[in-house]
Parts: sequence; C-alpha cells; structure tokens
Amino acid sequence: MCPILTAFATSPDRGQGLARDMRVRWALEELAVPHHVQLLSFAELKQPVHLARNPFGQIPTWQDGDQVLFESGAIVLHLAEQHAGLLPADPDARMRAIMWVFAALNTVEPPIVERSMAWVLERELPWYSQRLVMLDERVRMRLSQLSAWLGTVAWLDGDFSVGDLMMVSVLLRLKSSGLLDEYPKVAAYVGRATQRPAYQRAFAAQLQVFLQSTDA
Ligand SMILES: N[C@@H](CCC(=O)N[C@@H](CSCc1ccc([N+](=O)[O-])cc1)C(=O)NCC(=O)O)C(=O)O
Repeated sequence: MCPILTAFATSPDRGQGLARDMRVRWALEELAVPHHVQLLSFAELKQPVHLARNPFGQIPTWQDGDQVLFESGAIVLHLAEQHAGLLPADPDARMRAIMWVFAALNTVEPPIVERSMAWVLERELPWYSQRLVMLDERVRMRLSQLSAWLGTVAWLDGDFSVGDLMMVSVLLRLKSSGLLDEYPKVAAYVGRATQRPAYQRAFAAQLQVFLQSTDA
C-alpha cells in the first residue's frame, strides 16, 4: 500500500505552491519516495475521518500503513530520517540540519505568516498600513540576518539539506511581497533551491491539481 499525503483539493493559493503540502511534496521528490496524494475539500478537513489523522483539521498529513503523522515539519523530518539524501551522516552536521528546520519554522516563518495573515484579515482596517510597517521590519530583520549568514555559501550548512528545504519553503511565502528582492543573497539562495529538479517536479504536481480543479 502506497503511503498517502493529504493536500487541498482546491488550494487558496491557486497553484502557487504556498500551501504546506508543498514542502512534503518537495522532500518526497528529493528522496524519490513513491506516494499517493489524497485531495481533500475544506469540508472533508473537518470530518471525523480526517480529524482522526489531524486533530487540527488541516493538511498535510502522512499515512504509511498504521503510522499517521501531521505537522509538515515532522513529516519532512520523518522522511529525511527514513531515506538518505536530506540529512548528513555525520551526527553533528545532522543535528545542525535539524536545527535549521526549527529555525525556519520557529524563527523565520512566524513574522512571515503574521505579515501574510494581516493582509488577509486586517487590510481593510484603518491601522493596517501603520501595522504593515512594523510587520515588514520584523521580516526584514530575519532576511538581513539570513543574508549575513549565507555570505558566499550555497546552502545554510554544508550540502543542501532538509534545513534548506524548509527554510526556502518558508521564504517562498514572501514571493509576491518584493521583500526578498531587497536581499540579493537570500533571493539567489531561494533561486538556487527552486531550480532543483525535485522542487520543479513537486511544484508542477501541485500546479496540476489547481489546473484540473474547477477554480482554474
Ligand atoms: N503547522 C501545520 C500547519 C498546517 C496548515 O497551516 N495547513 C493549512 C494549509 S497550509 C497553510 C496555507 C494556506 C493557504 C496559503 N495560501 O497562500 O493560499 C498558504 C498556506 C490548512 O490545512 N488550512 C485549512 C484549515 O486550517 O482549515 C503544518 O506545518 O503542517
């Protein structure tokens, strides 16, 4: 039985690859793991059968036989542990790659998501433009720090790893903001990663879902 990844049947991002199944799709392609994608409607997310997989009623989830996981970070790390290619063999380098996954999810993603959700939920409110200045500055701080860390290296810590996959996945949510372009080293880093054939295959697969949906 092929493992199953769940994803949106109709993603609000209209095929831009911003929903969090994309980072799992990317890892699956990097690791060449056969899998089936089960597409769920928003209503199905909240049905008991999916809540049994993820109590928060969200995608992605990963089901491999009796094992069921939710949280894209946990799924990606599980895949990286199970299959060679995204985690170094050296124990210290391995832990540093995992460290960068947490940095992506816990330090870099929060200001990016807060900025993105403010646009979705607050852009009509009178104080939005003032708040956006602060939100942009908090994102710029992380981009500036990443830029300084990257310096002249290709990836965050040695070879491309699960840490880079997660960091780039988080940064891509800034694609339309223009903020990435203010930091050429970070923009080039994201560009390098999205040129990877595995990313391209994963992106094409999720785009196909949108193109085949009634929303296209
Ligand atoms: N921490 C969890 C969060 C998962 C999550 O946020 N899932 C979202 C989709 S990815 C988040 C997302 C949604 C849309 C865009 N977009 O750009 O349109 C980007 C990201 C979801 O299922 N939402 C449905 C719900 O909560 O009812 C993880 O990393 O797996």
